[in-house]
Amino acid sequence: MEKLQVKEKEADVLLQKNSYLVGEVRYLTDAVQHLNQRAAELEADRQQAREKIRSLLNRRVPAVPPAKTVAKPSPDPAQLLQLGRLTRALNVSSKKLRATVQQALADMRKQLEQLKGSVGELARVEREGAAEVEELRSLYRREAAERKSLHNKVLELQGNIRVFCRCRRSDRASSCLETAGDQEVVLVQKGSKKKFQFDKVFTPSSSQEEVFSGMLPVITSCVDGYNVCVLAYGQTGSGKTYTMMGSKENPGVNIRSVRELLHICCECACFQMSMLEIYNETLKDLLTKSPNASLDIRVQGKSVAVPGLTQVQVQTEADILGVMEMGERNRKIASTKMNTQSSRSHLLVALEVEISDSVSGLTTRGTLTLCDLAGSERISKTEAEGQRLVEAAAINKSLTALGQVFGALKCNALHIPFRNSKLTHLLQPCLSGDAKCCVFVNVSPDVKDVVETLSTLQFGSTIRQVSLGRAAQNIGPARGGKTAK
Ligand SMILES: Nc1ncnc2c1ncn2[C@@H]1O[C@H](COP(=O)(O)OP(=O)(O)OP(=O)(O)O)[C@@H](O)[C@H]1O
Repeated sequence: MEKLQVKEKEADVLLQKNSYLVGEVRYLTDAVQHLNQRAAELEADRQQAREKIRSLLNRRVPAVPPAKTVAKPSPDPAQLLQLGRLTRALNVSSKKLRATVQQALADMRKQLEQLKGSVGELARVEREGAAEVEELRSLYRREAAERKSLHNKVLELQGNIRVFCRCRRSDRASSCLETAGDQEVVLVQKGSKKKFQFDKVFTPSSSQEEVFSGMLPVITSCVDGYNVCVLAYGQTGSGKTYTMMGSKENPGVNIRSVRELLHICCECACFQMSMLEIYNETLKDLLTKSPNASLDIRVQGKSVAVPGLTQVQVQTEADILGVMEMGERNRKIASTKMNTQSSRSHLLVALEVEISDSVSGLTTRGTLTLCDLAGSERISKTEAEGQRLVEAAAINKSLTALGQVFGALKCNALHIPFRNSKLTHLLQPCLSGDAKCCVFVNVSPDVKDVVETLSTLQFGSTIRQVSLGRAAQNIGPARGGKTAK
């Protein structure tokens, strides 16, 4: 890239030189024209002077026939002498002028020849520079493709679904969880211990930064044109929203992912954002001015779409944060007995990233889907009733459907029941081999939550045994640009 930039700078300098020389040629051509004109004027002056001299000399010849006896006054000899001197001086200066003009013309011809040579040399250097730039471009294309392919291979080896366990912080002294290494968590229930393995286990003391670093390579995949999905699953109050959204001072996965994407993409990317919630099995657009209008899912080939869903073009972190804040405000939050800021709906934030690489001429399109699931909860424990009970039933139904999908994926079943709920239907493209997925299972260490913690850990273990197919990269020609290989 550096070499390419240096060559492009050199090409700019040569172009500037070229245009300067073209100006010079134009200036000299004008000067030659001017001198020619001046020479013609002088020639005309000379002719005029000659005419004058001739007429003066003629005056010396008697105009009247000699028959007349009247004596004519003879011309003044001093005047004649002066006239002769003037004629000679005029002849000398005319010769000098002609010689000067001829010399100037010869000099200019020489300069023109030199300029023509320089222009030819410049054109040759430019041709060579362009060939070198093209060679560097193809080298860059090959290297970028190799990097993407290696990065993807590493992720495939790690598994296209990665499951992280995050244990929430707690003030209570007793805990039902023990950690053994950074990939194992042990659940202690009535004296017996059960071990669960994950790609990474984050303890209560793990920072937001550490949690995000685990999924950083997957975010890079989004820039490479893959569909990436991040899910947070767990009982209500276990820290899903904290993990995904975090606080202003200590942001979570959502904000950090967006920051990372903006950092990697610089100015060459175009971002489209949408936000929806699934509340009581209905889809709600969170970025529309009429948030109560419900939406439908439509199947389009291998992907699913939500016609009418608001897509906002965003370019900076401030834009994205503004859109997220607007969506969060519209989200249904109601207080339950277990968590005073409980999310009663599943939240899906989708960020479509389109990157046009000016060097390779290719465009990649990836989607990052960030999903904060509503909390799994036991209705008897939360003492939900009325509207809260309806919500809890809908949440549990869709989470059960999610579990069934993972169960079927784990067994490589022929039929995967994606359409059993709106949530799984929407997540189908993220879970059917077209994407890379990160799942956070959030657990509470409190002894009173041991049943839910066990169920969440079992859910996470099931997901960990799922291996998605080979992820498909969405790469294509730039709009109006070159064709991808
Ligand atoms: N790792 C953590 N460190 C500090 N505080 C945390 C952590 N995890 C969760 N919390 C706090 O615990 C409370 C509940 O967390 P959060 O709202 O994220 O739970 P949730 O799983 O999203 O719940 P629900 O499903 O009901 O929305 C919040 O006040 C949050 O700030």
